[in-house]
Amino acid sequence: MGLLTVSEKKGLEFKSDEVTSTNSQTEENIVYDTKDLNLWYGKDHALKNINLSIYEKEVTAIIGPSGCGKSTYIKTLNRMVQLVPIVRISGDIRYRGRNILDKSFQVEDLRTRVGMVFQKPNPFPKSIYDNVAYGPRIHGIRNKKILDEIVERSLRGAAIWDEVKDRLTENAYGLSGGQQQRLCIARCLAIEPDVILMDEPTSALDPKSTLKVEELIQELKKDYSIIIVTHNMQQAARISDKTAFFLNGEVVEFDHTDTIFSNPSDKRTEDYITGRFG
Ligand SMILES: Nc1ncnc2c1ncn2[C@@H]1O[C@H](COP(=O)(O)OP(=O)(O)OP(=O)(O)O)[C@@H](O)[C@H]1O
Repeated sequence: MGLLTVSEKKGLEFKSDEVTSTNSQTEENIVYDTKDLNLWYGKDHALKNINLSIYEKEVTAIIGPSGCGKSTYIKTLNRMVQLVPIVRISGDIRYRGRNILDKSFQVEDLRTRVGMVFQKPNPFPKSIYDNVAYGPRIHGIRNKKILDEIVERSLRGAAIWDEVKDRLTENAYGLSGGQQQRLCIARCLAIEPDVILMDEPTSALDPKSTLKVEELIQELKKDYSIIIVTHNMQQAARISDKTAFFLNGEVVEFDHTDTIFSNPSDKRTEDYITGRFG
């Protein structure tokens, strides 16, 4: 048992062969399907009739002005938003065909399949090694050799291995902000997720670290589905395949990123991307 990898430990709920590796857009490779989603914080109607199909192994950017519901939407995808007591939700969010809003859906299943990276890097006050090994250990992996392999693979996957390989036992707080963010991405990769949610992952980083994380996202989409909230329209244009433009809690337009930025169909999208508001 001690020799199982994280994906084996996750059990039979989601078998990897359910996940196709092609990029063709069929129902089978929709990773998240949101149907008629509405969300209220008390009386504040924050998400209005959201319908979005997100495909695997793509980068999907969520853009829009402050307060339009971007973070709220991304936090519905791992049910984090339900930690807010006044939240009320209606509609469906299907992850790999199963409605995650259904009471019978175990949130733990979701958290092992969907990782999240936040605006501000949030490493644990532990060593670099222990940050990455944390998730696998929770899954019961104790074998040192396997943990070493996972830690190295995850840090390599997050393009930070060469910078930290000789200081794995040092506290993660000693890393720069950009390095901490890539460490947090490595911590996500260690649980072998299917999807990575990113809520403005570069907004606290300098331009050089931002570029590194953007390059990393391009690499990661070969293996993962990535949904990223960004304020930075150039960033959305550079790194995403699809873009959803949110305004006042609604999705105004959702299309291929090239189309959104070169030939949007809605005047409000055009006004936003040309800087007329927001
Ligand atoms: N915990 C909360 N309690 C009450 N209202 C909230 C809460 N979080 C968000 N809201 C409200 O929901 C709406 C959408 O907020 P959200 O943070 O999702 O927008 P956003 O597009 O991510 O904004 P920003 O770009 O500024 O981060 C706003 O009116 C906000 O005030």
